[in-house]
Amino acid sequence: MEEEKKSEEPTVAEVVDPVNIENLTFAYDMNKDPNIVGLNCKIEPNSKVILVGANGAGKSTLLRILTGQIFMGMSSKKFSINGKPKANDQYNGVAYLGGTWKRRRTGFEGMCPYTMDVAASEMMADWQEQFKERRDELVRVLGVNLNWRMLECSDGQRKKVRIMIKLLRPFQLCVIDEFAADLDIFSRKRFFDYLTKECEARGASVVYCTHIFDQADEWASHVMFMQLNKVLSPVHFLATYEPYQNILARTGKYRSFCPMYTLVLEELERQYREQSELFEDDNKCLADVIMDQQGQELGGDRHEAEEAGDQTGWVSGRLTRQFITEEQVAAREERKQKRIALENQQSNAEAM
Ligand SMILES: Nc1ncnc2c1ncn2[C@@H]1O[C@H](COP(=O)(O)OP(=O)(O)OP(=O)(O)O)[C@@H](O)[C@H]1O
Repeated sequence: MEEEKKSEEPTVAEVVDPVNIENLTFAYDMNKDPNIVGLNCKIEPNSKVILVGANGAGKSTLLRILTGQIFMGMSSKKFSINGKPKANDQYNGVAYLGGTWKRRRTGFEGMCPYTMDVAASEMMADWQEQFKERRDELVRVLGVNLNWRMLECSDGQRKKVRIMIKLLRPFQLCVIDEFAADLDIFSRKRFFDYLTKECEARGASVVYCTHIFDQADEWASHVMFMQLNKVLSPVHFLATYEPYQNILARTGKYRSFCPMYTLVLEELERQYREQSELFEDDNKCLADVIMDQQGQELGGDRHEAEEAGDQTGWVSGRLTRQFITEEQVAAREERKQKRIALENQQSNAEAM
């Protein structure tokens, strides 16, 4: 058993580039403009890559492609994830820490497996048994209590259990889409140190998409930008990336206390300025356009909700609205009956 477990873990010398993609174009809707254009992305073993970009630029879309959540509507000259032409979460060394699983509707309409009344130790129990050593390490790193009832967990505690389950199998490519935001900073630091150790041990790599940079300067080795024009930047090696090195070199009142934050902010300012002509027609600034769009959204799962139409009969918040509406109708009817009774009483009194 031990032998088998060990043979699953490649040695650093054996590992291929976790990501090697050339000229990939993707559109959610073939009749509309592509959401990703001519993407080239090569990530080498033992890379810790921060993926950044403006809202709606296409970061999550890219991460879903890397992990096989999206597999249609794309064309490419080369597509290799851990050496294979197809990707999937929990297959061939891919681990996806992202939101799609949560959003997907299940047999338990509106219920997610991570909110059921079971103990953390009972989630994917066979995997926990099979990778007991890794499980115990993740328990220590993240501060998980295996007796937690999932039903009673806080958001952060639930995230910790989900991370623990998803990393039970040794990964070669771990893709994190804004997943660590709920972790307190102590746990987050321990989690990122753990990822560093995992990368070094097996030549694994991590792609981490975030808008929060508290760990970034200490942890990351590379940065890549999904740009507003839907083109991915090169994967920049931070140790030699000039704009980043320039920020590190600033002193006095120009000194940056969080260089990655400054780098991303300045890059986004540049991109928004370059794209500003797109918004001149109706004289709206970009923020207005984004707010308008978000105001019409049903939240993160809006596209899935639209596609599902009304067939699931469940959309976040609908049940609550339905109850409220039903209560309001009942209250209105009660008031109407009272008024009619009062009017009848008055007209009877007048007639007497
Ligand atoms: N399932 C979908 N169907 C159609 N369009 C989608 C779908 N998911 C995302 N999009 C669109 O693709 C574009 C990129 O979205 P994506 O979620 O990848 O952006 P993002 O860079 O992760 O943004 P954020 O920082 O806000 O999370 C957006 O215009 C979005 O509306």
